[in-house]
Amino acid sequence: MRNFSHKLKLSSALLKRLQHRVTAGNLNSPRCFTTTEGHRPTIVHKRSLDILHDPWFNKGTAFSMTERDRLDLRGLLPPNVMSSKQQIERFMVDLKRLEVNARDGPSDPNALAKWRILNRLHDRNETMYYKVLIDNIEEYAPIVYTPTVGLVCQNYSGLFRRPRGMYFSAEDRGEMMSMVYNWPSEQVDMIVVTDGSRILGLGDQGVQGIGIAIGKLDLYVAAAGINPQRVLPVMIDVGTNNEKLLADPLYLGLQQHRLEGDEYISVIDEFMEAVFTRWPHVIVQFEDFQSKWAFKLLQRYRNTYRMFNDDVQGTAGVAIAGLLGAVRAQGRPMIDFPKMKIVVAGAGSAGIGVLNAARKTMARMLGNTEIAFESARSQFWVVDANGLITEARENIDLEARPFARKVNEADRQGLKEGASLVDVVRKVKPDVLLGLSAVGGLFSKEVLEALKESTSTRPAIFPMSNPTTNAECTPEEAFSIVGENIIFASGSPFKNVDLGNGHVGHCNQGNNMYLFPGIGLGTLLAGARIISDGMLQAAAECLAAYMTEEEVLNGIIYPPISRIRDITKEVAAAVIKEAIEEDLAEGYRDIDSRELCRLNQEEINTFVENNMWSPEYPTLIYKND
Ligand SMILES: NC(=O)c1ccc[n+]([C@@H]2O[C@H](COP(=O)([O-])OP(=O)(O)OC[C@H]3O[C@@H](n4cnc5c(N)ncnc54)[C@H](O)[C@@H]3O)[C@@H](O)[C@H]2O)c1
Ligand SMILES: O=C(O)C[C@H](O)C(=O)O
Ligand SMILES: [Mg+2]
Repeated sequence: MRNFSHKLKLSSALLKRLQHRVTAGNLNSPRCFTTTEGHRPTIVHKRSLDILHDPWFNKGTAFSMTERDRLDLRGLLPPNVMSSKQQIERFMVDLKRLEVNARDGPSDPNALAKWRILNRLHDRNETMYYKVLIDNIEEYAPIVYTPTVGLVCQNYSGLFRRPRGMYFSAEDRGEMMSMVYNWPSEQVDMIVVTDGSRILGLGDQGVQGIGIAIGKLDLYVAAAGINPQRVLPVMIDVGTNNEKLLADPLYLGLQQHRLEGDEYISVIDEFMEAVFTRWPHVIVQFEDFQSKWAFKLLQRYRNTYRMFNDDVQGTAGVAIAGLLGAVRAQGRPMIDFPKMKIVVAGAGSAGIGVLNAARKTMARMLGNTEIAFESARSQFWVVDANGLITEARENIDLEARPFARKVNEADRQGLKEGASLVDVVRKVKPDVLLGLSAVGGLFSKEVLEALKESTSTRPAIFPMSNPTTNAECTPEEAFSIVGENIIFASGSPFKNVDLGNGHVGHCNQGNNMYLFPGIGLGTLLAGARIISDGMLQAAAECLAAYMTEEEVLNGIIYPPISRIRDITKEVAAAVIKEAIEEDLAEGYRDIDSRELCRLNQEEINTFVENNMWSPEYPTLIYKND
């Protein structure tokens, strides 16, 4: 075990506790630490083929000869014992074969084939799968996560080989409390749940949406170091309104229209009660629920359960960090944020989440008074499928209402209810154009031409919709039409643009992946009762402050994905600190709330780091039950 006492000068009592926790953690989470001398081995209750067929414990050709003897594996594997490095080399040769003729990047024509190969590894050897993913995160995040995960969801019924996670359907009403005990793990830290109703920008994918929950949890393991034995992807299948799936004889989900109203809510209530009964400390991330339910369910559960909605809250934090970065990139102080004019295209769960958070952030910077909150509203112009939202609109959504422009304000700007995006951009001349509309190409040539008249010295263009085909514009379009001096951030990954003359147009990835893993890990380790606005704000501020002045001035407002484990650690520490300050932290395992309160910043960082799982094979010991 690493001795960190010199560095941090921890009190000996606290050091003992932290070390004790590490050892205790090793008992319960067998693969937390490497198999170097002094680390406890993992006790398994199975042998022979049962071990080889268990992805949590399987090491394949890396089983040593003594382990092969201990676990009755002799003769069941080819004789040459491989190191884990050699194993990965062998695997990578196979995976790389696909790349010979492929264009790389997000539009990789072999993306689905690569996903298949990686998924098969996931099914047979989780340690090796996460090692490959962590060591090559830049290359394979776009395969296991956005954008390829969208394609996976669309084709899930055909791709399905082995189940992963749990399915609760409308047919299971009344049974969920007992069903949760079918899951083999005694401890679950993180659940990502979807009802498949709005998968990325691809609409209702029904049961096939489980792919997104699996992809998000892959990042929880890779970025936040949550032990893969303690994550659970969940699909709540209440039917689908996707007519193509309803008519497809090979579709794997319930072939009925979605439950609505109280019937729908009662299913989600039953699920929440069941999972929190079996795992009282679990955290539930709601993912890709259509807006009409996203907001309602968040309001319903957020003060009772440890849960958050990633599309509403995670996206908001990432967008705020990006917007503050855009202010800094103009060489202005962050405190100038309330002066930014922002046009948002899309008023769904993500758009409204961003608007609410941006308004609150501005109001806080202006003194946090009611007047500040009111005046911040006037910085936003919101356009949805029916054009500019004003108070003249009939049947305006409850959540969008606070952002509807007064009719006289719109008139003064020369705009009317329902005005087109291009007219709004032309008249408002915004500092920021942000897209969460799910409409690919919405930032057309005309719209981008109009943005050239922005009053900003460095306009920001954020086409945040996913996957790649749904991005409101490409970086090539943005840089070539609006000019070199812009800040660009997209939800899905794009390559930097060569602008000629040795200049590079930097493409940031503005995706909630930079926050949700840290929000989950921080909440877990703080043992926070709920996830407060303050904890989410702390996460966003941490991300906003992560980039250096120099990087930001070069147009780099988010870290590269290769640094995702590091930023996640910092976000988690910020979340823990805020939970402690708000008196929400109840502690984690044998570190109680009082001990947590005594940790200084460095000790919190160490605490986070020491509780992150890394993919190393443990020594396996067989014991009869
Ligand atoms: N980058 C990220 O981290 C991130 C996070 C969450 C969501 N998203 C993406 O944001 C998109 C929207 O997600 P959502 O949950 O808000 O969806 P949603 O269906 O709830 O909302 C979509 C909104 O876009 C509006 N819209 C449709 N056509 C439009 C048009 N032509 N012009 C302007 N607005 C139009 C709709 O009226 C609606 O208000 C999806 O593509 C999703 O993948 C990205
Ligand atoms: O899944 C992503 O890539 C981001 C976001 O949660 C989305 O729904 O698009
Ligand atoms: Mg999402």
